[in-house]
Amino acid sequence: MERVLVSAPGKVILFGEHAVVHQKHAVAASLDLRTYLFLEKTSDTLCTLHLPDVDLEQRQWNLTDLPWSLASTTHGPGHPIQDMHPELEARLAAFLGEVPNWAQRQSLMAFFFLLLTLAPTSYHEKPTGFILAARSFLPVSAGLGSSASYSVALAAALLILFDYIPTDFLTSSDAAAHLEKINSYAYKAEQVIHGNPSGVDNAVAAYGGAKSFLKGQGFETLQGFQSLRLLLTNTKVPRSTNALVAGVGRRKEKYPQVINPIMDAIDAISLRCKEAFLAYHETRLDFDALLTELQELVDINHSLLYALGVSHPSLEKIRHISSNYKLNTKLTGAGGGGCAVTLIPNDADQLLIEAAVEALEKEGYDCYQTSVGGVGVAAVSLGETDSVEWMTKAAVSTLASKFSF
Ligand SMILES: Nc1ncnc2c1ncn2[C@@H]1O[C@H](COP(=O)(O)OP(=O)(O)OP(=O)(O)O)[C@@H](O)[C@H]1O
Ligand SMILES: C[C@@](O)(CCO)CC(=O)[O-]
Repeated sequence: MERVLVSAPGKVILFGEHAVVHQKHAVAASLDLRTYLFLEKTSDTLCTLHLPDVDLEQRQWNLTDLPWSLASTTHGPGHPIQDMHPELEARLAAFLGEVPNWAQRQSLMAFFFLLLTLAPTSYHEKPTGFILAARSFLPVSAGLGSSASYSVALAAALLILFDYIPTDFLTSSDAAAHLEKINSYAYKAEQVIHGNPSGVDNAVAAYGGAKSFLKGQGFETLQGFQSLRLLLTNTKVPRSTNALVAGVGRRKEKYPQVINPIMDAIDAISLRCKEAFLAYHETRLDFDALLTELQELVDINHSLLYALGVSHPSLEKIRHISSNYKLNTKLTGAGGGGCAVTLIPNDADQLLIEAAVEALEKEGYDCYQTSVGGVGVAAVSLGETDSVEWMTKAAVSTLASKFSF
C-alpha cells in the first residue's frame, strides 16, 4: 500500500438514541453522505495532517517525538486494545502542542491514540512518515455520526497501513473478520471523541445497511428499511454528544424510577419497529400500515427524548413546521440541536414536500432528502497520477468516483 482512499458512511438513528447507551435497542441505517480519508506513505519521519472539516488545513508533527514509551505493548488485532489513560492523554496533549478548538483536539487525540495503539514495535523504533487527509460530506457534530464515520475510516486506513488487513478487505475471504477489526478499533477512537458511546454509530459506519442494535450484543440486519424516504433537517445549532449523553446519565441517576421506564418505553419502540419491518418483509403488513406505525412511533419516541432533556427549541420548531404538512419528525442522534429526521410517505405529494422544505429553509435550516442503507466502509488503492486536492469538496467528489457505489 502506497496511497489508499478509504470511505465510510454516516448514519441516521430512526429509534433508540440515548436509550441505546443504557443497554436498550436502537434502529439505525447508513446514509449516502460519507467521509473520505486519504493516506499516502512518505520516506521521511513526518506526519502531515489535513483535517479541513475541523479547521486544520495542514499541520506536521515529527513521528519520532510521539510518546512511544506509552504505546501499546501488545499490537494489532487479536490483542486487547489499550484504553486512553490520563498519562497518555497528557503526553499526547504535550505532543500536539497548541490546538485551537475542542473539535480539532478530539480528532487529533483519536488519530494519534489509534496510531500508538496499532503501530508495531519495529515502527516505534523507526517510524516512517505519511500524509493523511480527511474530508466529510456530513455536517460535523449534527447527529449524523460524523465522528463514527471519521473513526471507522481512520481505523481502516491504519489497519491497512500496518498490513493487518488488505486494501481490498471487503472482497477478501476474511471480510467479516476484517470488518470486525475495523469496528473494534473505531469504537476505541469513538470513546476518545465521545466519552461513552454505545457503538451503534461505528457499527453502522463499518457495516452499512439498516440495523437493530443492542450494546454488547451487536446488531441484526433489518430488511426493507431501504424503501423509506427520509428528510433530514440540520438546525445548525452546535452541541456536544459527549455532554448530552452525560446529561441523560445524570438524569437517570437522580430519578431512576422516572427515567428507567422511559428507557424501557424507547426499547419497546425499537423492538416494535423491528417487528413491523419483519412483518412487512414477510408480507404480513403492507407498506402503508408499516409507515403508519413508524409515523406514530416517531412521535412517541420524540416525546420521550424530550422528557430525557435532549430536545431544543429549534427541533420543536421543525416538528411544528413539518406537522403543518402532515409529516412526522423526531430528533436524531444526540439532539440538543443537530438534526431532525422526517418520514416521507412514498405517495406524498412532491409539491407538499417541496413546500415543507421551503418553509424549513426559510427558517435557516439545511435540508437533505437522502437515501439510507448503502454500503459501509470501503477502500481502494490510488495510482501515482490520481491527484489529491483536499480543500474542495468538488475535488474529493471526483476522487470518490474511484468507488463503485
Ligand atoms: N471530517 C472530520 N474530520 C475530522 N474530525 C472529525 C470529522 N468529523 C467528525 N470529526 C470529529 O468528531 C467530532 C464530532 O462528534 P460528535 O459525536 O459530537 O458529532 P456527530 O458524530 O456528528 O453526532 P452524533 O454522535 O450525534 O451522531 C468532531 O468534533 C471531531 O472531533
Ligand atoms: C446519543 C447516542 O445514542 C447516539 C449518537 O449518535 C450516543 C451513542 O449511542 O453513543
